[in-house]
Amino acid sequence: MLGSLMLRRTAPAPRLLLRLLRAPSIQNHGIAFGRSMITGDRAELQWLRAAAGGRPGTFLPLLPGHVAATGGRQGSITETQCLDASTWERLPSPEETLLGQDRWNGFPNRAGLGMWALATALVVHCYSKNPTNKDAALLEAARTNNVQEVTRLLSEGADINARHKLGWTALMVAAINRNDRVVQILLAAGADPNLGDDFNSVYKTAKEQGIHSLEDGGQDGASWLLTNQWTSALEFRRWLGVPTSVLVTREDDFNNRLNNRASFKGCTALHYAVLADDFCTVKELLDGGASPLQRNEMGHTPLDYAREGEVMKLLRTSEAKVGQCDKMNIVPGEKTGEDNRHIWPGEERLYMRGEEYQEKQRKREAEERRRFPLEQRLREHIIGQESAIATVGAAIRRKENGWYDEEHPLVFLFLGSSGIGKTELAKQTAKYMHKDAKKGFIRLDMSEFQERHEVAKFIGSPPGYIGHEEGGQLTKKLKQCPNAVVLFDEVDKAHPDVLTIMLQLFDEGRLTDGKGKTIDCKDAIFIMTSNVASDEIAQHALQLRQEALEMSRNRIAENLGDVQISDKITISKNFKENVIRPILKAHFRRDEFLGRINEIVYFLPFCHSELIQLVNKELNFWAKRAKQRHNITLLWDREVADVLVDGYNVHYGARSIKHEVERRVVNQLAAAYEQDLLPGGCTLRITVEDSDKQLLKSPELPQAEKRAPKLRLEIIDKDSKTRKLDIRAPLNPEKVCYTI
Ligand SMILES: Nc1ncnc2c1ncn2[C@@H]1O[C@H](COP(=O)(O)OP(=O)(O)OP(=O)(O)O)[C@@H](O)[C@H]1O
Repeated sequence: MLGSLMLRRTAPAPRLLLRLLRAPSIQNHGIAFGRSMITGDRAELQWLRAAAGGRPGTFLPLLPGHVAATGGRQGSITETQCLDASTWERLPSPEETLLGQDRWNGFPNRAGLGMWALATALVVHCYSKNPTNKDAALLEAARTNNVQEVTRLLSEGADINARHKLGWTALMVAAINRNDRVVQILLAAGADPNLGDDFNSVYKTAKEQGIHSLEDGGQDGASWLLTNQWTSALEFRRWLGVPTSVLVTREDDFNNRLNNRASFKGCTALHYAVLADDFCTVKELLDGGASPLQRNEMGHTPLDYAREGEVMKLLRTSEAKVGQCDKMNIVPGEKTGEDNRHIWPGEERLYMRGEEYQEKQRKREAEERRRFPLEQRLREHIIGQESAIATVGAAIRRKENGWYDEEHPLVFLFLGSSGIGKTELAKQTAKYMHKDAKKGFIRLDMSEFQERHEVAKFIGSPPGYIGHEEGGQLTKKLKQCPNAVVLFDEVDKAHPDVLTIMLQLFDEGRLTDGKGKTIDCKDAIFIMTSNVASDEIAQHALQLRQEALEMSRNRIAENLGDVQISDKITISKNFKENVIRPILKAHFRRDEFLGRINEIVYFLPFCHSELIQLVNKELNFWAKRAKQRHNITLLWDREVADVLVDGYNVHYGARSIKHEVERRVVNQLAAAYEQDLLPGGCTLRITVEDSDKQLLKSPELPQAEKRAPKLRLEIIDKDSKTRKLDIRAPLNPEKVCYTI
């Protein structure tokens, strides 16, 4: 069984070197090459790391007559790349490697030092991985056994159960790479040990995701480097490890000793720890609540993959205990009697009474919620909308702590204009509630259910009708996760018959599908969004803001002491009852439908300070892109944000800011790039045209008379001097826009 998932230990010699060159430490940190990598001598590895000091391209004498080059960050040479000593003997010495001498058949013996250096540089360049967010960084730190980084990222709120785009979690990657300390930290911080991998086989995953499996796209720029050591450009690119295929990504980001053809779907961290034959990690996982009975999609438990030895013994005992618990109808963890003698240190959990274990689990979760309250997490992603965040946060807290009506699901109606954060808030709530965010968030566009016959699409057709076998869009997904967060987008567009079904769902907390099967979903959270009454809400909010502003100004004029101008406003109960409710009633035509909504949540147009934050968020996004894609550092003056907020359109919300930044900044960047005005590694500054700065200082000018100040790009030279970029028309979009 094991053999079907793992590769043989001794790969053919050329392949071994390719593996070595594509080993994760190389991909992330440049080249680390020496006998210590081969023998796995930890002391030597540490010496190599320390001596390299994280400086790219440093050449170090490792052992007499050997050379190591290392680069990038420190601390990532893992045991997974360790090869046995006999293989080392067959490898060329690093000198031979560097000089391209013909000692080892399969190495680029005709390629000389220049070639090697070029390839090395390319590897380093291609693979200086720069995770784009905290979750990606966590996966990477878990893989490279970077304990400090894992701890830091968790404290900064990285999602502990976030998945790699191909399906695995940080716990799985730590387990397969035998990083037991990282496994311990992740479990203590609340990682779910029983999540299954979404990664299938290389080929099936490639098909599912619509990307290459093995092939990297054939002949291209690499072909000029071909010698007859590489039979094709593809081989050369794979040698370089260019991450374009599922195979390469799986090997680089997860582990390179697994069989590409086997399916891993449903494998848990425990399956992987067993595949790695790592007793410590297996034990950590069992202690941390991993189920030894959980099967992957092929129906195998971790024990099915165990080699003879300690790991197998441990799994057998755990399986037996859990099995015994099952027979006695008690939850795993219940102490079964006299066999305390056999407790491993730290394994008390297995012997705890069921309720006691659940109580501990509850306390752990409550502690986690106290440390990172929902509101705090939401604010990391959503700008403004304080009152909406507070309303949703309070309702979820009631539910989580048992202060709610258990017979009915929670139902929200989110009201407000477009692009203002309604969908984003629903998504983030689902992410908070569910470790598996994919299944835990169901989104249905209700404009697809405008006709009576479309009810069938919603819950499935009855027997004898077309589509009966397919089931309904809602019921199919709810069956998979009955306590999901369900978003009904633009609910006002749904046909009244669909609303009737929704009412039944909210009222009874269950739904019967076309096949007559009932799904109990009292624990689900339903969120409806609508733009109905959005103009009234926006007008009212703008008016309240204006009043608040005038009041503050008057108080300043009257010298009434320490007056703070606040953007915070609250929609009055009076407005909700007398303006909004009648509009909703006229639209939905049923009191009972509105009566089943627990909270109507109001999303307000952005105020000036929120718009500045939105602009900065957008510019930060592009600055990150510029750095990643083109190694360009992007800076901007404070006034730039003031100029860009003018692009805000209350009807399009945050989307209008996104478009304004694209139109006025990104277009210029792209044009300058196309005209070869941006040297690699340069620092660019966005600034307001000097002659237009005056316009910013005259806010009293009526909008119609106001001309939008121009934005321009400058390069900051090494001696801190700035040089204005002259982007030629018609490609300078600023010129195009404002001369017409
Ligand atoms: N308050 C906000 N803070 C940060 N980003 C936001 C905010 N509101 C909207 N955005 C961004 O704008 C885009 C659209 O937002 P979202 O989908 O939440 O809009 P919506 O209110 O649901 O509008 P619609 O009714 O048109 O779907 C998203 O990329 C989102 O991240």
